[in-house]
Amino acid sequence: MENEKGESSSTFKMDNSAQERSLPYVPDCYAVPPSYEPRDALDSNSEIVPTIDISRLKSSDDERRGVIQELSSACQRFGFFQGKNGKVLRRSEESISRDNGSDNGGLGRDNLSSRMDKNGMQVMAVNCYPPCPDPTAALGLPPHSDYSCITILLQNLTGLEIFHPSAHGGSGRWVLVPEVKGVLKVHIGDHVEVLSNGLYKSVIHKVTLNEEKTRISLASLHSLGMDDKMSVPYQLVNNENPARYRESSFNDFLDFLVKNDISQGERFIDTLRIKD
Ligand SMILES: O=C(O)CCC(=O)C(=O)O
Ligand SMILES: [Fe+2]
Repeated sequence: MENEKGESSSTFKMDNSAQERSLPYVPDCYAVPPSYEPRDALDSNSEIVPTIDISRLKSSDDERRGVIQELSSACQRFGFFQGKNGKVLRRSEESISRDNGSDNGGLGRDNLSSRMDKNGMQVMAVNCYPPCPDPTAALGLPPHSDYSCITILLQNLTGLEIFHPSAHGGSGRWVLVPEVKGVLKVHIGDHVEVLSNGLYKSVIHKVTLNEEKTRISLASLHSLGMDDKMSVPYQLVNNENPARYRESSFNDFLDFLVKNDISQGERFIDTLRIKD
């Protein structure tokens, strides 16, 4: 995306970015399409964004079952939750896969934790969002879902918004994720949506900007190996429930990135859906 002045939102010459030049306005190339509606009325009520005390996974069986239920409900409704007590986040990853395979004797464990243990990948993204003279005109990141299995995120300031698809009678709305100290944000990615044959939703999220402060986020994306294909497990498929997604790997996602512009709203998961 380059405009007539040679300004581009995707390539930066050293010392030449809008921030480095301290521009008092937002160059056209950063302006968001109207469909992204950066001026949404936001609901920052923290009740709506589930915060789950994951340390309860180490408690009694009953307590554990309760937490797994809460995790499952959050993954189905939002594809997102905030986890209190990050030390045991690994257990929530296992719970997501165990719950997903609870009817078939360990399907989830085979399909996620052990495959990730063998040749899974972790990609760390450090995102820096400088202050923006007009936060209503631009976005830090356009709406997207993460291709990975799960993303674990820390932020220093609010700015992350998730799309809550069933709000407003099904038309959906954006929800600002409140900053709660010591809490990690967990996104369900495209590959867990595939693994659950659509039961868990990969969360669409975007990042808004701040007029005064620099926002920094650390995102840890966890996925299968480069060529390891994620497919709908055969145990979840029968005549009534056909597979809803084609198989794909991280490399397939990279191919998709080269050929598509995700800033225009293209989603990898949409290319995997099998139409009825
Ligand atoms: O900065 C954030 O809060 C989100 C970052 C993000 O969505 C990503 O790195 O994929
Ligand atoms: Fe993301």
